Amino acid sequence: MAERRVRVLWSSAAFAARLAWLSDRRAVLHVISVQVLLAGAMAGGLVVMQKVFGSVLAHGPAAAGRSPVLVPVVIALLVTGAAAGALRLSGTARMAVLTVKVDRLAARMVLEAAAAAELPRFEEPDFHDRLQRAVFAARRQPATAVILLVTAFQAALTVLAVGGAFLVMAWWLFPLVVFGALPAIRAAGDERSAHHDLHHELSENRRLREYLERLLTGRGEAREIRALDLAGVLTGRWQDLYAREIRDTEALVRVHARRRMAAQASGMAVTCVAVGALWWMASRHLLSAPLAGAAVAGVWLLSVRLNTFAGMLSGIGDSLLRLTDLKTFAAPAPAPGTPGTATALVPQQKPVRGDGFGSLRAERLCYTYPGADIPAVREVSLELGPGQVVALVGVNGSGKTTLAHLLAGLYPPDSGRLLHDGAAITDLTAHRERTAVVFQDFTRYKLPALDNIAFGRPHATADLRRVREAARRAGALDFLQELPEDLHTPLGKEFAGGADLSGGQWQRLALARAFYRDAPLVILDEPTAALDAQAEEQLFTSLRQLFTSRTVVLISHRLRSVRHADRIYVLRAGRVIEQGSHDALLRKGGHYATLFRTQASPYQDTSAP
Ligand SMILES: Nc1ncnc2c1ncn2[C@@H]1O[C@H](COP(=O)(O)OP(=O)(O)OP(=O)(O)O)[C@@H](O)[C@H]1O
Repeated sequence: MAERRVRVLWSSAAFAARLAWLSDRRAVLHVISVQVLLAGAMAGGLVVMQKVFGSVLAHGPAAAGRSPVLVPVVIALLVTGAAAGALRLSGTARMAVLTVKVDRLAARMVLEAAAAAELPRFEEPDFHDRLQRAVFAARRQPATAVILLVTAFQAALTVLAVGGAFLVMAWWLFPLVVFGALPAIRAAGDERSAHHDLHHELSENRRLREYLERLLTGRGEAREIRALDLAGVLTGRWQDLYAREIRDTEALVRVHARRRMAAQASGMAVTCVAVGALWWMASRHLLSAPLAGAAVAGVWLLSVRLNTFAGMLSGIGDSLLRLTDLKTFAAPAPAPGTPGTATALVPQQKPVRGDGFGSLRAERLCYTYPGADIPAVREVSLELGPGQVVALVGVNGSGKTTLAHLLAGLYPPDSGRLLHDGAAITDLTAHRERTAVVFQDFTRYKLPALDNIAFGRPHATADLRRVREAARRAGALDFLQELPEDLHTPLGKEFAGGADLSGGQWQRLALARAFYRDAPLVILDEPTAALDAQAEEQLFTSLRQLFTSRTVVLISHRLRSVRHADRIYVLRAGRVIEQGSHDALLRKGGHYATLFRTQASPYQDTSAP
């Protein structure tokens, strides 16, 4: 266990050094050169000083004062001191920039790893714990680790230097003093491990606390929290979570402070034994008085340095252990085929792109959310012909959105497969590239309107003419043109010159994004939930025209809207229980017919004489 920890620490130290090297190798070389030059200057200074003092002691102060070399030597020492000061400053300045760059690299690694994670990972609490710890580790930990490593290197050199001098005086004192410092080093190591374990245990607690902080400070939530007068309750919960964190930390710190005090006391006892031994040897003339005096000073210096070093090791260890969270999170995902990954989705063939979409067939798709007991989609088979509009309907929770996510290639099915023109789709990334999805709970990017639409094709330069055309087709152009800075207006009141839109206007923007993407397969999940009745009717009646030669999957609770679809699939409890055209399903008199009549009846009642 301890051996494993040591291995982890070394590998994290190497990781920190690599981060620094990758961030700015010139700065790293600069900092190392500064350290070496400073050490050289210090050693040179000591030698010169020793010679000057030797000369003073040998010839007396008066003769030394008349020496022609004294003034140049003193001037050289002063100049060396000033140069060392300037060097130290330049090293500190480079180090300050280096640490920012190291932080940036670490943060980028976390962001890239999070962005590369497949969607189902976001359903796992463990993934969020690891992500949160990696984010925490990326904030200042890598830079701190680099700074501490440099400082530890310096401290280790000092210990070695003092220890070396010490060996010449009385070699047997060296192992004695080191032995005395061992309990302190061990206690520091244990405290570091305990802190790291607690950090892991509190991950979920901290995530929940941070979520509450976002709720209490977010603009989007501010309205409802005030309407419900929820702030007190949420703040209370936040305080409870913080209280647990403080309580656990206090308990840990108390235990380990006691252990470290005991370790320091035992170290002090060993030092006293060493000093006592020196005094005894001097009194028995086994050691000369000046040597014994120097050895006592050495014992004191070495034990102080070792204790400081132990404290520092704890800090470095803590920082390095946290760095392992970043390292493991940012490590590349296991190779396809490794147990636990979706082997059915290994990229095997070149993606099929272009306007011609052909057919998409789903064969016996099954999907269970991570952590869920019951499948959300069971044995679903369906067929989308080129240019067709296909509707998915069913009551809440029947599996429509999950199925749409599978069709869009966002979730890998647990079993079953998707086929494009008869060939199994194995590269989901390529499949996603030819798919445009308007989600039920689409994202409102608090960025300029232009970005909100142009994000439909993130890898191409934004084409303003096409952006306007997409906005026009979604019925968004008029209100966007009225914004203070037209399409360049930031859509967030938190930003200078920002504006906000109504729910329906945001929805039109999400639709505009899908038009701009211009993908051959379009999936619309409740695309009109926030639109007024007239706009909704307009969208559905012109759907084919708006998405000419595109294959459209439409999810809607308003069955009137889907009646023009080429084929309607009716879902219940994750299964397709009926399918056919609107008229055929009505004639069948099954679940769809019941749902349709239930929705239509209020209108029929009001129109009744
Ligand atoms: N992220 C999730 N984790 C676990 N279970 C989920 C998750 N999302 C949905 N479910 C479950 O999967 C089932 C299907 O949900 P889905 O959202 O696909 O239904 P839906 O038909 O789209 O519902 P609605 O009409 O309300 O949008 C439901 O039982 C739901 O509780």
